[in-house]
Amino acid sequence: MLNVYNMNTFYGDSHVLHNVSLTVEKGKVTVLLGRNGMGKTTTIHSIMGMVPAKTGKIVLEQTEIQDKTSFQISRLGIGLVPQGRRIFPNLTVKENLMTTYRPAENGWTLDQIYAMFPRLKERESSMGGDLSGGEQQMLSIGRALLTNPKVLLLDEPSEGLSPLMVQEVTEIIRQLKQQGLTILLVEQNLAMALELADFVYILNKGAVVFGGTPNELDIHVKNKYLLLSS
Ligand SMILES: Nc1ncnc2c1ncn2[C@@H]1O[C@H](COP(=O)(O)OP(=O)(O)OP(=O)(O)O)[C@@H](O)[C@H]1O
Repeated sequence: MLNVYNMNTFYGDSHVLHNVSLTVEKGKVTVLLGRNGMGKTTTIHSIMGMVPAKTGKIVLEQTEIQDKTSFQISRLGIGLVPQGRRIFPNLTVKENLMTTYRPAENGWTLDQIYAMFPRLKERESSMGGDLSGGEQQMLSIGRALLTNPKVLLLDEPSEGLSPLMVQEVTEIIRQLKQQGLTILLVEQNLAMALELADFVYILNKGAVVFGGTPNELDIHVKNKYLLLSS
C-alpha cells in the first residue's frame, strides 16, 4: 500500500535518516518504534512531504509521491494525526473537523465521527483549546479520518495522556484496523504498540535496525534499542 525505499533526509547539513526502507501493508497496523530523537517523526514528515527526503522513493499504491507537496500527498490519501495533536485552539470542535473534510463515496461523514466519538458531539461548540488532552486527541484523529485517507499516520497518539485515555485511544485504533484501515503508528509506549502491531520496525540513529512481527521482537532487541538509555 505504502512503500518507502532508501529514504535519506537532512536538516541542513545534518543527515538524519539513512536509507530508511519501510513497507506498510494494506489493512495492517505497522508500528515504528525507537527511542527519543531516533528519527520517527522525521520519517513521518518525509512521507508527508513536510521535510522532503533528499533521495529515495516513496510509493503510495502505484504513485510516486516523494516530489509532491503535503497538500497533494494528503489528497492522494495519506492522513496525518500529528505529534502534539495540532488542533486549532480558536476554532470550535465542529469547525476543526470540517477544515479537512473531503467527502468520499462510502467514506467518513461528520455523523460517523460523532458516532465513534460521542464526546466530540457533546462538545461540538466548544473551542478546541478548551478540550482535555484526550478529547483533543480524538479531535485530531477525527479530523484526519474526515480527509478519508487510504493510509493513516499517527505520531505518538498516547503522548501526554492518562493510562485510561491511552486505553481508549488503543481501542479506537483497534476499531479502525478492524474496519480495514491501513495504519502506520509511531509510538514510545511499547505495550500499546505491541498490542496493536502486525509488523514492527525499529529506528536507531535514523536507520532501520529491526523489521519483524511483534513475536520476533525478542528481549535482546528490546533492551538494545528500546528499553535502555543509550
Ligand atoms: N527541525 C529540525 N532541525 C534540525 N534537527 C532536527 C529537527 N527536527 C529534528 N531534528 C533532529 O533529528 C533527529 C531525529 O528527530 P525526530 O524528531 O525525527 O526523532 P523522534 O524519533 O521522532 O524523536 P521524539 O520521540 O523525541 O519525537 C534528532 O537528532 C533531532 O534532534
